[in-house]
Amino acid sequence: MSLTLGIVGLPNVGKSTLFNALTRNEVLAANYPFATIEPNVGLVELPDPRLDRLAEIFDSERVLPATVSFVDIAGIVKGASEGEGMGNAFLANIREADAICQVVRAFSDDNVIHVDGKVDPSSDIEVINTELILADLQTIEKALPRLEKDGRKDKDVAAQAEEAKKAQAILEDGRTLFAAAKSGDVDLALLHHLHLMTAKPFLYVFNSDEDVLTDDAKKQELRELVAPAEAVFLDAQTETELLELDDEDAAELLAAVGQDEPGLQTLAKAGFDTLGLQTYLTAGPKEARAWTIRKGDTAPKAAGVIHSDFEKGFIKAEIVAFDDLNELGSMAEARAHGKVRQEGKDYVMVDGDVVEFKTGLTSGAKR
Ligand SMILES: Nc1ncnc2c1ncn2[C@@H]1O[C@H](COP(=O)(O)OP(=O)(O)OP(=O)(O)O)[C@@H](O)[C@H]1O
Ligand SMILES: [Mg+2]
Repeated sequence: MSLTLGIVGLPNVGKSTLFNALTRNEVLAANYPFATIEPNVGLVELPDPRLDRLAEIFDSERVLPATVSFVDIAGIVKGASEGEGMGNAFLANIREADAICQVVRAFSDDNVIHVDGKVDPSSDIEVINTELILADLQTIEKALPRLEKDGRKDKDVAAQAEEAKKAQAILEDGRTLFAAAKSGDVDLALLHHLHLMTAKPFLYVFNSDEDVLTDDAKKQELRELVAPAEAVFLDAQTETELLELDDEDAAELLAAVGQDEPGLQTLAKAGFDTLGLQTYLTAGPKEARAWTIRKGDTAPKAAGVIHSDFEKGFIKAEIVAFDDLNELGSMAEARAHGKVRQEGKDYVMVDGDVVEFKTGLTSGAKR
Protein backbone atom coordinates (compact mmCIF):
# COMPACT_ATOMS: atom_id res chain seq x y z
CA MET A 1 0.00 0.00 0.00
CA SER A 2 1.70 3.20 -1.07
CA LEU A 3 0.11 6.03 0.84
CA THR A 4 2.30 9.08 1.34
CA LEU A 5 2.63 12.01 3.68
CA GLY A 6 3.48 15.28 1.93
CA ILE A 7 6.03 17.37 3.84
CA VAL A 8 5.07 21.05 3.84
CA GLY A 9 6.24 24.08 5.78
CA LEU A 10 7.71 27.55 5.51
CA PRO A 11 11.09 27.92 3.78
CA ASN A 12 14.18 27.28 5.91
CA VAL A 13 12.44 25.46 8.77
CA GLY A 14 14.39 22.21 8.29
CA LYS A 15 12.30 20.29 5.76
CA SER A 16 15.32 19.25 3.72
CA THR A 17 17.32 18.39 6.82
CA LEU A 18 14.46 16.16 7.97
CA PHE A 19 13.97 14.74 4.51
CA ASN A 20 17.66 13.94 4.11
CA ALA A 21 17.53 12.04 7.35
CA LEU A 22 14.50 10.19 6.00
CA THR A 23 16.08 9.34 2.64
CA ARG A 24 19.28 8.19 4.27
CA ASN A 25 17.07 5.62 5.91
CA GLU A 26 15.84 4.61 2.50
CA VAL A 27 19.28 3.15 1.75
CA LEU A 28 19.02 1.05 4.90
CA ALA A 29 15.60 -0.09 3.76
CA ALA A 30 16.86 -0.96 0.29
CA ASN A 31 16.27 -4.66 0.85
CA TYR A 32 12.64 -4.05 -0.05
CA PRO A 33 12.12 -6.02 -3.22
CA PHE A 34 8.86 -4.37 -4.22
CA ALA A 35 9.64 -0.79 -3.30
CA THR A 36 10.10 1.28 -6.43
CA ILE A 37 11.07 4.60 -4.99
CA GLU A 38 10.82 8.01 -6.57
CA PRO A 39 13.86 10.17 -5.85
CA ASN A 40 11.82 12.60 -3.77
CA VAL A 41 10.25 9.91 -1.62
CA GLY A 42 11.72 9.05 1.76
CA LEU A 43 10.94 5.63 3.19
CA VAL A 44 11.05 5.09 6.94
CA GLU A 45 10.80 1.70 8.55
CA LEU A 46 7.99 1.30 11.03
CA PRO A 47 9.78 0.02 14.12
CA ASP A 48 8.14 -3.19 15.38
CA PRO A 49 9.92 -5.26 18.04
CA ARG A 50 7.23 -7.95 17.63
CA LEU A 51 8.89 -8.99 14.37
CA ASP A 52 12.13 -9.90 16.13
CA ARG A 53 10.22 -12.09 18.56
CA LEU A 54 8.37 -13.78 15.67
CA ALA A 55 11.67 -14.39 13.89
CA GLU A 56 12.89 -16.08 17.05
CA ILE A 57 9.77 -18.28 17.36
CA PHE A 58 9.69 -19.27 13.68
CA ASP A 59 13.46 -19.25 13.18
CA SER A 60 12.95 -16.83 10.27
CA GLU A 61 15.89 -15.92 8.07
CA ARG A 62 14.97 -12.23 7.90
CA VAL A 63 12.68 -9.58 9.25
CA LEU A 64 10.70 -7.23 6.99
CA PRO A 65 9.02 -4.31 8.73
CA ALA A 66 6.39 -2.10 7.16
CA THR A 67 7.43 1.30 5.83
CA VAL A 68 5.95 4.76 5.68
CA SER A 69 6.70 7.13 2.82
CA PHE A 70 7.16 10.88 2.90
CA VAL A 71 7.24 13.13 -0.15
CA ASP A 72 9.21 16.36 -0.17
CA ILE A 73 7.13 19.32 -1.25
CA ALA A 74 8.46 22.82 -1.88
CA GLY A 75 8.29 25.45 0.85
CA ILE A 76 5.10 27.47 1.09
CA VAL A 77 5.13 31.23 1.58
CA LYS A 78 2.45 33.78 2.29
CA GLY A 79 0.42 34.33 -0.88
CA ALA A 80 1.20 30.90 -2.34
CA SER A 81 -2.47 30.29 -3.13
CA GLU A 82 -2.28 33.48 -5.26
CA GLY A 83 0.82 32.26 -7.09
CA GLU A 84 3.61 33.57 -4.80
CA GLY A 85 6.76 31.47 -4.40
CA MET A 86 6.24 28.10 -6.02
CA GLY A 87 2.58 29.08 -6.26
CA ASN A 88 0.13 26.62 -7.64
CA ALA A 89 2.73 23.98 -8.48
CA PHE A 90 2.95 23.00 -4.81
CA LEU A 91 -0.81 22.72 -4.58
CA ALA A 92 -0.86 19.91 -7.14
CA ASN A 93 1.79 18.06 -5.11
CA ILE A 94 -0.11 18.45 -1.89
CA ARG A 95 -3.31 17.24 -3.54
CA GLU A 96 -1.54 14.00 -4.44
CA ALA A 97 -0.40 13.34 -0.88
CA ASP A 98 -2.70 11.27 1.34
CA ALA A 99 -1.88 13.24 4.47
CA ILE A 100 -0.05 16.44 5.31
CA CYS A 101 3.06 16.50 7.46
CA GLN A 102 3.71 20.09 8.43
CA VAL A 103 7.23 20.90 9.60
CA VAL A 104 7.30 23.81 12.02
CA ARG A 105 10.44 25.53 13.28
CA ALA A 106 10.71 25.46 17.05
CA PHE A 107 14.52 25.70 17.32
CA SER A 108 16.15 29.02 18.05
CA ASP A 109 19.43 29.58 16.25
CA ASP A 110 20.20 33.13 15.22
CA ASN A 111 22.42 31.87 12.43
CA VAL A 112 19.43 30.33 10.68
CA ILE A 113 17.23 32.95 9.08
CA HIS A 114 13.50 32.82 9.69
CA VAL A 115 11.52 34.14 6.71
CA ASP A 116 9.25 36.16 8.97
CA GLY A 117 12.04 37.40 11.26
CA LYS A 118 11.26 35.44 14.44
CA VAL A 119 10.63 31.91 15.68
CA ASP A 120 6.90 31.72 16.28
CA PRO A 121 5.35 28.29 15.68
CA SER A 122 1.79 29.50 16.09
CA SER A 123 2.12 32.25 13.49
CA ASP A 124 4.00 29.90 11.11
CA ILE A 125 1.24 27.31 11.33
CA GLU A 126 -1.29 30.01 10.65
CA VAL A 127 0.54 31.13 7.49
CA ILE A 128 0.59 27.61 6.07
CA ASN A 129 -2.97 26.80 7.09
CA THR A 130 -4.22 30.07 5.66
CA GLU A 131 -2.73 29.25 2.27
CA LEU A 132 -4.28 25.79 2.28
CA ILE A 133 -7.60 27.22 3.43
CA LEU A 134 -7.57 29.90 0.71
CA ALA A 135 -6.82 27.27 -1.93
CA ASP A 136 -9.72 25.13 -0.66
CA LEU A 137 -12.04 28.14 -0.69
CA GLN A 138 -11.14 28.74 -4.34
CA THR A 139 -11.94 25.11 -5.14
CA ILE A 140 -15.32 25.32 -3.40
CA GLU A 141 -16.26 28.63 -4.99
CA LYS A 142 -15.53 27.15 -8.39
CA ALA A 143 -17.53 23.99 -7.73
CA LEU A 144 -20.57 25.43 -5.96
CA PRO A 145 -22.56 26.83 -8.92
CA ARG A 146 -22.46 23.45 -10.67
CA LEU A 147 -23.28 21.53 -7.48
CA GLU A 148 -26.27 23.79 -6.79
CA LYS A 149 -27.53 23.54 -10.35
CA ASP A 150 -27.23 19.73 -10.53
CA GLY A 151 -28.55 19.50 -6.98
CA ARG A 152 -31.98 20.60 -8.16
CA LYS A 153 -32.35 17.33 -10.06
CA ASP A 154 -30.30 15.01 -7.88
CA LYS A 155 -30.76 14.58 -4.13
CA ASP A 156 -27.22 13.21 -3.62
CA VAL A 157 -25.64 16.20 -5.33
CA ALA A 158 -27.90 18.51 -3.31
CA ALA A 159 -26.43 16.97 -0.14
CA GLN A 160 -22.92 17.56 -1.49
CA ALA A 161 -23.77 21.19 -2.25
CA GLU A 162 -25.15 21.62 1.25
CA GLU A 163 -21.98 20.15 2.79
CA ALA A 164 -19.76 22.29 0.53
CA LYS A 165 -21.50 25.39 1.85
CA LYS A 166 -20.95 24.18 5.39
CA ALA A 167 -17.26 23.63 4.56
CA GLN A 168 -17.06 27.11 3.08
CA ALA A 169 -18.28 28.66 6.34
CA ILE A 170 -15.77 26.60 8.36
CA LEU A 171 -12.88 27.66 6.11
CA GLU A 172 -13.97 31.30 6.19
CA ASP A 173 -13.82 30.96 9.95
CA GLY A 174 -10.13 30.02 9.59
CA ARG A 175 -10.50 26.36 10.55
CA THR A 176 -9.24 23.33 8.66
CA LEU A 177 -11.80 20.76 7.53
CA PHE A 178 -9.77 18.00 9.16
CA ALA A 179 -10.15 19.64 12.58
CA ALA A 180 -13.83 20.46 11.94
CA ALA A 181 -14.57 16.86 10.93
CA LYS A 182 -12.91 15.58 14.13
CA SER A 183 -15.44 17.57 16.14
CA GLY A 184 -18.30 16.36 13.93
CA ASP A 185 -18.99 19.71 12.26
CA VAL A 186 -18.67 18.48 8.68
CA ASP A 187 -19.00 15.18 6.82
CA LEU A 188 -15.85 14.68 4.75
CA ALA A 189 -17.36 11.78 2.79
CA LEU A 190 -19.67 14.24 1.05
CA LEU A 191 -16.70 16.47 0.14
CA HIS A 192 -14.36 13.73 -1.04
CA HIS A 193 -14.99 14.51 -4.72
CA LEU A 194 -13.54 18.02 -4.27
CA HIS A 195 -10.06 16.80 -3.18
CA LEU A 196 -9.77 19.54 -0.58
CA MET A 197 -6.38 19.93 1.06
CA THR A 198 -7.40 20.85 4.59
CA ALA A 199 -9.63 17.76 4.63
CA LYS A 200 -6.55 15.54 4.60
CA PRO A 201 -5.25 14.18 7.89
CA PHE A 202 -2.65 16.50 9.44
CA LEU A 203 0.47 15.70 11.39
CA TYR A 204 2.82 18.32 12.84
CA VAL A 205 6.57 17.94 13.26
CA PHE A 206 8.13 20.52 15.54
CA ASN A 207 11.75 20.81 14.52
CA SER A 208 13.10 21.55 17.96
CA ASP A 209 16.32 22.09 19.84
CA GLU A 210 17.35 20.62 23.17
CA ASP A 211 15.65 23.46 25.08
CA VAL A 212 12.27 22.55 23.60
CA LEU A 213 12.76 18.77 23.69
CA THR A 214 13.42 18.88 27.43
CA ASP A 215 10.64 21.37 28.22
CA ASP A 216 7.43 19.39 28.83
CA ALA A 217 5.30 22.49 29.41
CA LYS A 218 6.41 24.00 26.09
CA LYS A 219 5.72 20.72 24.28
CA GLN A 220 2.28 20.50 25.85
CA GLU A 221 1.55 24.05 24.72
CA LEU A 222 2.56 23.21 21.13
CA ARG A 223 0.60 19.97 21.25
CA GLU A 224 -2.54 21.85 22.24
CA LEU A 225 -1.92 24.36 19.48
CA VAL A 226 -2.32 21.66 16.80
CA ALA A 227 -4.81 19.28 18.45
CA PRO A 228 -6.68 17.21 17.31
CA ALA A 229 -3.75 16.61 14.93
CA GLU A 230 -0.80 14.64 16.33
CA ALA A 231 2.46 16.40 17.18
CA VAL A 232 5.96 14.93 16.91
CA PHE A 233 8.99 16.62 18.46
CA LEU A 234 12.43 16.02 17.04
CA ASP A 235 15.67 17.78 16.23
CA ALA A 236 16.19 17.26 12.50
CA GLN A 237 19.88 18.08 12.74
CA THR A 238 20.46 15.58 15.54
CA GLU A 239 18.48 12.96 13.60
CA THR A 240 20.93 13.33 10.71
CA GLU A 241 23.86 12.88 13.08
CA LEU A 242 22.24 9.80 14.64
CA LEU A 243 22.32 7.95 11.34
CA GLU A 244 26.12 8.02 11.40
CA LEU A 245 26.41 6.51 14.88
CA ASP A 246 26.28 2.98 16.25
CA ASP A 247 23.40 2.07 18.57
CA GLU A 248 25.19 2.84 21.81
CA ASP A 249 26.45 6.28 20.76
CA ALA A 250 23.07 7.05 19.20
CA ALA A 251 21.25 6.22 22.45
CA GLU A 252 23.68 8.46 24.34
CA LEU A 253 23.15 11.38 21.97
CA LEU A 254 19.36 10.91 22.16
CA ALA A 255 19.40 10.87 25.93
CA ALA A 256 21.41 14.09 25.89
CA VAL A 257 18.53 15.83 24.11
CA GLY A 258 15.89 14.21 26.29
CA GLN A 259 14.61 11.61 23.78
CA ASP A 260 14.20 7.87 24.33
CA GLU A 261 13.87 6.83 20.70
CA PRO A 262 14.98 8.37 17.39
CA GLY A 263 12.54 11.05 16.24
CA LEU A 264 12.36 9.41 12.84
CA GLN A 265 10.85 6.32 14.49
CA THR A 266 8.33 8.37 16.42
CA LEU A 267 7.53 10.16 13.18
CA ALA A 268 7.12 6.87 11.30
CA LYS A 269 4.62 5.60 13.86
CA ALA A 270 2.68 8.87 13.95
CA GLY A 271 2.69 9.07 10.14
CA PHE A 272 1.41 5.52 9.82
CA ASP A 273 -1.36 6.27 12.27
CA THR A 274 -2.26 9.57 10.61
CA LEU A 275 -2.63 7.78 7.27
CA GLY A 276 -5.17 5.44 8.89
CA LEU A 277 -2.97 2.38 8.44
CA GLN A 278 -2.26 -0.66 10.58
CA THR A 279 -0.28 -3.86 10.17
CA TYR A 280 -0.79 -7.57 10.51
CA LEU A 281 2.01 -10.09 10.80
CA THR A 282 3.07 -13.27 9.02
CA ALA A 283 5.95 -15.51 9.97
CA GLY A 284 7.70 -18.61 8.70
CA PRO A 285 11.20 -19.95 8.12
CA LYS A 286 11.90 -17.44 5.34
CA GLU A 287 10.71 -14.22 6.95
CA ALA A 288 8.82 -12.51 9.72
CA ARG A 289 6.96 -9.71 8.09
CA ALA A 290 4.57 -6.84 8.74
CA TRP A 291 1.98 -6.13 6.04
CA THR A 292 0.28 -2.78 5.67
CA ILE A 293 -3.51 -2.50 5.54
CA ARG A 294 -6.07 0.16 6.32
CA LYS A 295 -7.67 0.26 9.74
CA GLY A 296 -10.96 -1.60 9.46
CA ASP A 297 -9.90 -3.88 6.60
CA THR A 298 -11.44 -7.36 6.52
CA ALA A 299 -9.45 -10.59 6.28
CA PRO A 300 -9.88 -11.02 2.48
CA LYS A 301 -8.70 -7.43 1.91
CA ALA A 302 -5.69 -8.12 4.10
CA ALA A 303 -4.96 -11.29 2.11
CA GLY A 304 -5.09 -9.23 -1.08
CA VAL A 305 -2.09 -7.19 0.07
CA ILE A 306 0.07 -10.32 -0.19
CA HIS A 307 -1.36 -11.29 -3.57
CA SER A 308 -4.54 -10.23 -5.35
CA ASP A 309 -5.33 -13.92 -5.95
CA PHE A 310 -5.44 -14.42 -2.18
CA GLU A 311 -8.33 -11.99 -1.93
CA LYS A 312 -10.30 -13.64 -4.75
CA GLY A 313 -9.58 -17.17 -3.52
CA PHE A 314 -9.94 -16.38 0.18
CA ILE A 315 -11.35 -19.27 2.21
CA LYS A 316 -10.37 -18.47 5.79
CA ALA A 317 -7.66 -17.00 7.96
CA GLU A 318 -5.94 -18.82 10.77
CA ILE A 319 -5.14 -16.21 13.37
CA VAL A 320 -3.34 -16.03 16.67
CA ALA A 321 -2.90 -12.80 18.60
CA PHE A 322 0.78 -11.85 18.91
CA ASP A 323 0.49 -11.52 22.70
CA ASP A 324 -0.79 -15.10 23.02
CA LEU A 325 1.88 -16.47 20.71
CA ASN A 326 4.55 -14.49 22.52
CA GLU A 327 3.45 -15.87 25.87
CA LEU A 328 3.04 -19.48 24.76
CA GLY A 329 6.20 -19.50 22.64
CA SER A 330 5.13 -21.70 19.70
CA MET A 331 2.26 -22.32 17.30
CA ALA A 332 1.89 -25.84 18.71
CA GLU A 333 1.42 -24.49 22.24
CA ALA A 334 -0.92 -21.76 20.98
CA ARG A 335 -3.01 -24.43 19.25
CA ALA A 336 -2.98 -26.67 22.33
CA HIS A 337 -4.35 -23.76 24.37
CA GLY A 338 -7.08 -23.04 21.82
CA LYS A 339 -5.58 -19.67 20.95
CA VAL A 340 -5.46 -20.24 17.17
CA ARG A 341 -8.75 -19.06 15.67
CA GLN A 342 -10.34 -19.67 12.28
CA GLU A 343 -11.80 -16.44 10.89
CA GLY A 344 -14.02 -15.95 7.84
CA LYS A 345 -14.48 -13.29 5.20
CA ASP A 346 -16.24 -10.76 7.45
CA TYR A 347 -13.51 -10.72 10.09
CA VAL A 348 -12.05 -7.25 10.70
CA MET A 349 -8.30 -7.41 11.23
CA VAL A 350 -6.88 -6.42 14.61
CA ASP A 351 -3.41 -4.96 15.15
CA GLY A 352 -1.04 -7.71 16.19
CA ASP A 353 -2.86 -10.52 14.39
CA VAL A 354 -0.38 -13.21 13.29
CA VAL A 355 -1.99 -14.73 10.24
CA GLU A 356 -1.90 -17.62 7.82
CA PHE A 357 -4.40 -17.38 4.99
CA LYS A 358 -6.07 -20.44 3.49
CA THR A 359 -7.01 -19.78 -0.10
CA GLY A 360 -8.55 -21.84 -2.85
CA LEU A 361 -5.81 -20.97 -5.31
CA THR A 362 -2.54 -21.67 -3.54
CA SER A 363 -1.65 -22.73 -0.07
CA GLY A 364 -1.68 -19.41 1.71
CA ALA A 365 0.82 -17.02 3.06
CA LYS A 366 3.16 -18.96 5.22
CA ARG A 367 6.57 -17.60 4.35
N1 LIG B 1 16.89 21.36 14.62
C1 LIG B 1 17.71 22.24 14.05
N2 LIG B 1 18.53 23.01 14.82
C2 LIG B 1 19.36 23.91 14.27
N3 LIG B 1 19.44 24.15 12.95
C3 LIG B 1 18.66 23.42 12.14
C4 LIG B 1 17.75 22.44 12.65
N4 LIG B 1 17.09 21.88 11.60
C5 LIG B 1 17.57 22.49 10.50
N5 LIG B 1 18.50 23.43 10.81
C6 LIG B 1 19.22 24.31 9.88
O1 LIG B 1 18.28 25.18 9.29
C7 LIG B 1 18.67 25.53 7.98
C8 LIG B 1 17.51 25.31 7.02
O2 LIG B 1 17.25 23.92 6.93
P1 LIG B 1 16.68 23.26 5.59
O3 LIG B 1 17.52 23.60 4.42
O4 LIG B 1 16.50 21.83 5.91
O5 LIG B 1 15.28 24.00 5.50
P2 LIG B 1 14.11 23.84 4.42
O6 LIG B 1 12.84 23.91 5.17
O7 LIG B 1 14.35 22.67 3.56
O8 LIG B 1 14.25 25.17 3.58
P3 LIG B 1 13.78 25.47 2.07
O9 LIG B 1 12.30 25.56 2.09
O10 LIG B 1 14.43 26.78 1.81
O11 LIG B 1 14.28 24.37 1.21
C9 LIG B 1 19.89 24.68 7.66
O12 LIG B 1 21.03 25.48 7.84
C10 LIG B 1 19.84 23.60 8.73
O13 LIG B 1 21.11 23.12 9.04
MG1 LIG C 1 14.89 22.61 1.47
